[in-house]
Amino acid sequence: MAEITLNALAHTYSDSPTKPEDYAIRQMQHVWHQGGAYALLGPSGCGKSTLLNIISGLLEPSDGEVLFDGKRVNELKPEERNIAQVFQFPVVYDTMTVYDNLAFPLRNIGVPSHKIRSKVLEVAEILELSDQLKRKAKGLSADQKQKVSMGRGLVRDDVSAILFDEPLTVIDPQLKWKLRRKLKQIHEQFNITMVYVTHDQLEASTFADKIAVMYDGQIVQFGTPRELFENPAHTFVGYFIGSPGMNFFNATFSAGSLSFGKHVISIHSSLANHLQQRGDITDVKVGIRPEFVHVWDGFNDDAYEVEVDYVEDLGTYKILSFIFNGITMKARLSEDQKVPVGKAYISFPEQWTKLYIDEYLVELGSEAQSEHESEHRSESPSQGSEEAVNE
Ligand SMILES: Nc1ncnc2c1ncn2[C@@H]1O[C@H](COP(=O)(O)OP(=O)(O)OP(=O)(O)O)[C@@H](O)[C@H]1O
Repeated sequence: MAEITLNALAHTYSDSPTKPEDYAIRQMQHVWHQGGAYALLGPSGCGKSTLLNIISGLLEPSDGEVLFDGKRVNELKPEERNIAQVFQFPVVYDTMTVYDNLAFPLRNIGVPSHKIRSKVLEVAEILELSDQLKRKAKGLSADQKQKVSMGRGLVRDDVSAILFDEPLTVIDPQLKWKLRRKLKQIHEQFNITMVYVTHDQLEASTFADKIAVMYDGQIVQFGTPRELFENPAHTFVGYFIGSPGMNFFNATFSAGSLSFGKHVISIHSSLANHLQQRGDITDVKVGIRPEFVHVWDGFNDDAYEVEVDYVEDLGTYKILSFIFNGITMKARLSEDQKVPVGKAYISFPEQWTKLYIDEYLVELGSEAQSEHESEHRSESPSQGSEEAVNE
C-alpha cells in the first residue's frame, strides 16, 4: 500500500512541444494519500488515462517523477510497481474458470495454494461470484467478466494501489449503482489506495471521498463533492459539477463596485477589497449556482427584475430559465415554490456569489472565510447541495 506523489509531472505525446496545449498532462504536483478513495473526474480527452498509465508504469512521463511512499518509481516496470489496474473493458482469460482467473495474479507471485484458495473465496464472496467459480469465463456476461477483472485486482494483499479506468462502462445501468457501492465497501474493508477514473460526476461522488477534477491536462480542484459544489475553484468545476451547472456572466469592477450592465452586483466586502487592490477590472466572471439564486414570490425592491424564459418541471423540483441583462441563467425552484410567469424577481445571496479572474476563484481571505462560514452555516443548503451533486 502506498502514498502516490506526482512531482512536477508532465507528459506530451508530441516530439517537439512548444506550447502548453501540446501537453496531455501539464506540469502538476499532486498527492494521493495512502488508503484514500479518490476519483479522477473530467471530460473526454482531458488526460485521465494518460495520468493513470503513468502511475501504473505503462507510460513513461516526459518530465517529473512518480514516487511511491517517497521512492522514485519512474524506472520500475509496471509489474514491479504492484499496481492493479482495471480497464474499461474486462481483461479475463476466456478459457480459464472464474476461480483460475482470480487465482492467476497470486499464482504468478508464488503464493501457496491454501492462501490462494481463501483469498479467492473471500473476493468471490464480496463480488457475488461464489456460484460462478467453476464456470469458464468465456460464458459470462460482460458485467460478470468485469467483476472478475476487478476481483483480479483485489486478490493481492500487496498492491500499492488499484486504479480503475472507467470500469463500469460495460455494466448495465441497474447494476452500476450496486457495483459502485460494492467498490466502496471493498475500499472500506481493505484500506487500499484507490483511484477511480470517470467522466461521470455521479460515479465520482458515490465512490470517492475526494475528487480531483481534471481539465486540459491539469487538476483544477481536489476536494470533497461538497467543496466542489459549494466552492468551485475553477469555472470548469462550476460548469461540470452540478445539474444544471453554475451560472456565469462577465462583470466590470470600477469605482469600488461590481456591475453587470446597469445592475450593481453585491459582493462580500473582502472580495470587494481584494478587487479594489487590483484596480479596475473589466473581465471578472461572476458565478452562482442555480440552487443558490434566490427567487422571490413577487415584486421586490431589492431584487433584479428578469424575464422568464421557460420552466422545466423535474418532478420534485423545477428549473426556472430566465434572462438577465441578455444572458440566460437558471434557478432551482422547490416543489412548493410559486412559479413566476412573464417576469421574475431574483437576487444573488452574497455568500454564494463567487468571482473568477482568469477562470480561477478569487478566494476570500482566511479570516473573512471563517467569519463568512460561521455567519452562513445555518443558511447552507447542505442537503440540496449533496442532492445536486448526485444528480
Ligand atoms: N497514444 C497517443 N498519442 C497521441 N496522443 C494521444 C495518445 N493518447 C492520448 N492522446 C491525446 O492526449 C490527450 C489526453 O488523452 P487521454 O486518453 O489521456 O484522455 P482521457 O481524459 O482519458 O479521455 P477519454 O475519457 O476519452 O479516455 C488527448 O488529447 C488525446 O488525444
